[in-house]
Amino acid sequence: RVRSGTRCGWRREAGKGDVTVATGALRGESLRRARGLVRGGAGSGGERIKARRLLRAPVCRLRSHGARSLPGSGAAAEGGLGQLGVGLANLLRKRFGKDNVILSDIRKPPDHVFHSGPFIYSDILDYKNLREIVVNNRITWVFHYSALLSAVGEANVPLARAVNITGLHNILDVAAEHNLRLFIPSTIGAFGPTSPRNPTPDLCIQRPRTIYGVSKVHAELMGEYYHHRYGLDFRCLRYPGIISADSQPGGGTTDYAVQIFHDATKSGKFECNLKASTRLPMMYIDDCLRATLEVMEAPAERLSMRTYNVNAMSFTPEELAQEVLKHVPEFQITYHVDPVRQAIADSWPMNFDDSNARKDWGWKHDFDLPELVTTMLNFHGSDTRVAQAN
Ligand SMILES: NC(=O)c1ccc[n+]([C@@H]2O[C@H](COP(=O)([O-])OP(=O)(O)OC[C@H]3O[C@@H](n4cnc5c(N)ncnc54)[C@H](O)[C@@H]3O)[C@@H](O)[C@H]2O)c1
Ligand SMILES: C[C@@H](O)[C@H](N)C(=O)O
Repeated sequence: RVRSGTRCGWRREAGKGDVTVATGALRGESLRRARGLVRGGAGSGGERIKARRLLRAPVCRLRSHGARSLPGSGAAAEGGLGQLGVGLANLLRKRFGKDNVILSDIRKPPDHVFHSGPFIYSDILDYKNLREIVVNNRITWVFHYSALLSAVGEANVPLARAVNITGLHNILDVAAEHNLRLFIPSTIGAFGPTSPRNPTPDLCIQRPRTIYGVSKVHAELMGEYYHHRYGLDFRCLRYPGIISADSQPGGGTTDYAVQIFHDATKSGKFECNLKASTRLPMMYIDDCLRATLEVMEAPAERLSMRTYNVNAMSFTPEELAQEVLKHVPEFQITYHVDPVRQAIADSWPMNFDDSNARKDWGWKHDFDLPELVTTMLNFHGSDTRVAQAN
């Protein structure tokens, strides 16, 4: 008997011998048998699936040589053109093979991203399209990156609610229906002024005061609920502010810690929109992406929780500026505080307790403040020198 999934809730009801069309969710022999049954058993339906495949561009080829294979088929990073997604896709492609990882977003990709591996348009608010992508490409892992961040979220609450909450519901349902392993990033922003702030443990009061934070607490709780209720393989890390050299932040409270490096190398001056003493947890992007892959690859029995804090360092704008000064002696920082961002930062953790991640699946960061500053200035320094030479 062939049964196709409807929105979540069907999986527990399927009796023995039922076969679903979610072939990407099955493995090994069961996968081969199921595909045979779906195609044979469904008759012309199977032919329609084949025909649809032929009509679509082949966005996902399986198994490239020299790379490890994902169980089943491929991974998808959606919301992938932001600060973190392109770097994540690069890391996953190195590990699993270029064509086994699909990047998607609603924006047009720049040339170098478009030519670096499969890219498709996908709106997180279009549930049917998400399902089609998962089914047609036999997706087994999804990294759900689309979101409006803290500052832009406060500027457009209805859109943040739609993308961060309705979008989340869509991806949770598709993932549960098709038995996917689902990564959703949370954030230091999932805590609020009544949480312990120095340090902030994994389990404590979470009463954030931004739509971003509220949507992330909702994501943590819904993911954990789907894990208990439907067996969804949900994995979540609460990231600190992420600092990257070759990608721009998308409108968050921690963006100053990326912009300072551009400005220090271009003009030797930087105007900071947070107070000099505002302490926040931060992490270099390489550590963030490695943590993401490590928690996704961790055996389930090592995970005593499904949502973990991860941390690397914690600093204030003043401390960061002192470190920059060691490399750029003429550097000057001034302060012009943005009250919206300052209020958000004042409600967030100052230090993050990530001892559970370190104990359970061996999390360890590589970059502390001095290495971060050297790496960022080297990148921007060489960038500026190339621009000047040109
Ligand atoms: N960057 C950080 O410092 C940081 C820290 C903590 C958590 N996170 C989380 O990591 C994830 C990625 O963050 P980022 O910094 O890359 O974000 P970003 O704002 O840079 O990128 C988000 C992407 O989502 C896309 N998007 C928006 N609406 C969409 C829709 N309807 N459908 C599909 N895509 C849509 C945007 O086009 C954009 O490319 C987010 O969930 C964020 O909350 C980021
Ligand atoms: C911290 C994080 O979630 C994001 N960079 C923000 O500031 O909104």
